[in-house]
Amino acid sequence: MIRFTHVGLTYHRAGAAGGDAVALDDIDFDIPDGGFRWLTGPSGAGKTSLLKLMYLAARPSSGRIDLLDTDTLRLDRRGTALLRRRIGVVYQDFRLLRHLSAYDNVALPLRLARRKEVQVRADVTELLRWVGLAGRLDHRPEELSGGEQQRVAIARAVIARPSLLLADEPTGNLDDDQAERLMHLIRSLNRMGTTIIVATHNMGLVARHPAPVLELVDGRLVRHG
Ligand SMILES: Nc1ncnc2c1ncn2[C@@H]1O[C@H](COP(=O)(O)OP(=O)(O)OP(=O)(O)O)[C@@H](O)[C@H]1O
Repeated sequence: MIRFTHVGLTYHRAGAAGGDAVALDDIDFDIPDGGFRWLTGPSGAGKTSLLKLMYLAARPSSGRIDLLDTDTLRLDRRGTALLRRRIGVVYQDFRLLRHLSAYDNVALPLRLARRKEVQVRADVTELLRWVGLAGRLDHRPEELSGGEQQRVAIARAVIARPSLLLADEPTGNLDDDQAERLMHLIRSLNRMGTTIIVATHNMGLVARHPAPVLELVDGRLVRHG
């Protein structure tokens, strides 16, 4: 279960003109285990900020966040690191490791989980083939197109079968066909029990894959359902 209770997030901008920026205000919602939610809203509405709180990259300025049945405000560094391993993230800007190949980027979560190298090879090769990158295993990110990098980022986020998958505009660089393949992968993971939240501006995609919507406007949740 994911539960946000009266959550607020204010970015403090010391000395900046315009002062503090309230990114999220009094956010309240629950998502049951295995749920799927779209996260929508205009640019600047707070979608990335909400995802940041969920992958524990920021702490709320107020309120309480329970993730995977854990009160995140009580976590120490080790507890935070352990919880993070159960969360897969597709960042808007991919954040692939530049010096590693596509294969090694995707292998990373499995190696962190100390899986046997023979299993790593089988899983990574199969998933990269599935996302259409069988011929790109040895390429470093700078040798890949934007869409190819995005597919590597997605593969890295899902390879370890996370309990929670957070994706920020995961279809931004994909064509319609690739976007549908990605949704197929995401829905399969969801059927296997992963809770999933996908932030998107792509309302066509939302219409083709109906699911409850969390909609933010100016940092407030205006729709949940
Ligand atoms: N590090 C930061 N410091 C100060 N203000 C910030 C910071 N990050 C985001 N903001 C502000 O918080 C608000 C919400 O930003 P956020 O990135 O969460 O929006 P978004 O809905 O993800 O937008 P987009 O669809 O354009 O990615 C915006 O007004 C933004 O300017």
